[in-house]
Amino acid sequence: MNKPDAIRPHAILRASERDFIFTAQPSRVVFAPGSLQRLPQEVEALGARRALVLCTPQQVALAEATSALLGSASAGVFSGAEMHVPIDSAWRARRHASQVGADCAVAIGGGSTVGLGKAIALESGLPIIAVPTTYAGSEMTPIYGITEVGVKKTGRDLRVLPRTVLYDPELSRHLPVGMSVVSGINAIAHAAEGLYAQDGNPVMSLMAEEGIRALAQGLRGIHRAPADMAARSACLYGAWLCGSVLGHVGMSLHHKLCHTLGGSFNLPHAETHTVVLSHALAYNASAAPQAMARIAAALGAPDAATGVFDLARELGAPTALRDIGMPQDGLPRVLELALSNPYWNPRPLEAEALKELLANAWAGVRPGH
Ligand SMILES: NC(=O)C1=CN([C@@H]2O[C@H](COP(=O)(O)OP(=O)(O)OC[C@H]3O[C@@H](n4cnc5c(N)ncnc54)[C@H](OP(=O)(O)O)[C@@H]3O)[C@@H](O)[C@H]2O)C=CC1
Ligand SMILES: O=C(O)/C=C\C(=O)CC(=O)O
Repeated sequence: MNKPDAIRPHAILRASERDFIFTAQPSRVVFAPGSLQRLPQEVEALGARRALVLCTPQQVALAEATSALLGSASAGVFSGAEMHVPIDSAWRARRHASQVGADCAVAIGGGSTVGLGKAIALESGLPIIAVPTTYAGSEMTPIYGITEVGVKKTGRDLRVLPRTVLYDPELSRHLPVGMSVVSGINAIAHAAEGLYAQDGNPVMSLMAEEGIRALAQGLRGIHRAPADMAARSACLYGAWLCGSVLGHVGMSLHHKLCHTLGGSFNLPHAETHTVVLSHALAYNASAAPQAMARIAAALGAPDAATGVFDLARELGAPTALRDIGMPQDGLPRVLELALSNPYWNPRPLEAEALKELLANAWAGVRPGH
């Protein structure tokens, strides 16, 4: 008689997943089309009385509408969010929040705006409500990034973790397809590195695989039909899962390279992730075969590294650093920075191999070719 398949954790779990400590982070998620309308109740639930609405200069209309929704609980709009959170933008925002007596901030926009909210919270402890309009996933992490004198520094601090996240797929309806694709691949990168993280665990791995699957399918749907709200919901769901993974477990070489490229060469964040990810996965493939198998399965591809490269190409995203503003003569500096203060990585960092990785990413070579 056939026995049902036994559960064999030692066969399916990699070493770090058989022996782990997991501390779940507190965050409240409201996920629904139209969930922005719940903002006044969510501000009240935090015990806040005056919420400052944060945005980029281009999203003022949405921020003003959000402020109007809050009525007397609004402390107005601060529209100085910028990519990579330059330190002076953080200073200005902190000063403004204090001047208007805000006891809460609502960050409505992409990862840049959420990042500004985090920079305020880092100093003041102000509770943040995040309303993401891209798929970057920052809203689920206690990670902040601030750029000062050409170097992006990141850190973890629970004070910056948004207390409440309103996921409203309607808000990303008009996010351009190109931006949707690259921010979705940014989120896929969180999950991919989570699958080989030193401090990974089985629950995060499940979320990572599901997140990659949801994003790969959702992004293909948006590419076919930008207003497909089921596809947009799938991407936001994937962003939630992948962001949660990044929030709970460590990042490795891929994120380090992207932070270096973004902070020191001001490259666009999500596009940089999109170009670098396939090369970072190729570099780590031999050291993390189980993770690669799970990434490939979630992408519906035979191989993780080429699967990511092909997904980007299929969806019309950039695949070469030279096409997104990276000067070739800056590559040695990237290598130097990446080696000087590295994140843990499953494969030891080898200067020659990393040089080749960067050269391939710069030229847009398909991994393995
Ligand atoms: N700490 C963390 O855990 C994480 C942090 N990040 C950080 O987030 C930033 C990247 O986030 P990302 O979201 O990609 O970048 P942005 O927030 O810069 O947004 C990217 C682009 O999308 C546009 N956009 C955003 N929302 C909409 C919308 N609803 N409709 C139309 N256009 C829209 C923005 O326009 P506009 O400029 O007009 O607003 C911008 O041009 C980086 O600084 C990165 O470091 C990313 C992931 C995780
Ligand atoms: O730069 C930050 O805010 C910190 C982390 C990230 O950006 C994660 C990422 O590289 O997407």
